[in-house]
Amino acid sequence: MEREKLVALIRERQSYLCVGLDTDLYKMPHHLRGNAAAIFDFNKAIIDATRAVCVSYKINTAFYEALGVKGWEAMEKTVHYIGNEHFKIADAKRGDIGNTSRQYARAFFENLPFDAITVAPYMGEDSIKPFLEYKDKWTIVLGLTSNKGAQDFELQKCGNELLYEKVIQKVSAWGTHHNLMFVVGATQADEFTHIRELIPDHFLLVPGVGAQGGSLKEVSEKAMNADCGLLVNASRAIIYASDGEDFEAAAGGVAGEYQKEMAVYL
Ligand SMILES: O=C(O)c1cc(=O)[nH]c(=O)n1[C@@H]1O[C@H](COP(=O)(O)O)[C@@H](O)[C@H]1O
Repeated sequence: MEREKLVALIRERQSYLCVGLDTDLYKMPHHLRGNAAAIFDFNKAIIDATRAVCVSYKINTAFYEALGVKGWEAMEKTVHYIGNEHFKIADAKRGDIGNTSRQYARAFFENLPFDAITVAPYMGEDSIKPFLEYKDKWTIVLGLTSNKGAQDFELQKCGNELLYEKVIQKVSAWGTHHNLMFVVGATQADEFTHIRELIPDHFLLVPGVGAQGGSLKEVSEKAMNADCGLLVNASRAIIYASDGEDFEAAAGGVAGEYQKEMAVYL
């Protein structure tokens, strides 16, 4: 998907919500729980309930890979079901020597119709380049993550700067704001203003609102740019809003609340 189309979808739906399909066999509603065959049905219901109020879906591949072939099949069906009017992210956190990254890129961009993939930057330029070679596809590089472990490397000093700052500056020279995004956790609100100084134009994928406690208001006020420049993800807070038979309506309700708040900031 081109940047122009993504921005147009955000304007049209007044939303920069990304619904995270972290579908866990043991957290699904009681009547579906433990049934791998029900994963697609669950996702389909969530997508139907949230389509109108979000612009993106993020499929965290771990939840599907954990189930072997059945999980992978459910992921395939899900990404096709989403269609072309939403920005489809494979949250796979890949990255390897160039020759291997090329295969990951084929898996998610050719074999499957994802618009974007999350990638870890640790192995450097040749590990990221193969993803950037695809037209209208996006590479979403981990910048400053939402978890406690961000302290271990990302927030450590590296010369005169923090490691995550070095990563963002260096990686941003390998692509453009038309094919590169960065992950910045909503729990890292103190750093948002500074990150916008480093990369004013890039889109940021921001997980960490909802279950991890990050503030949509703070993220939006500090990090929105002229094109919005944000995709804010919530997974558990939306898809497990209810564990009863009303899960679909409950998910739609929570996603709708996020959208209403986003419309105010846009
Ligand atoms: O790359 C990610 O999406 C990601 C990066 C990060 O720093 N923190 C983070 O939580 N995530 C992912 O974002 C989602 C957050 O899920 P919830 O906490 O349930 O909303 C999960 O799929 C995480 O794997």
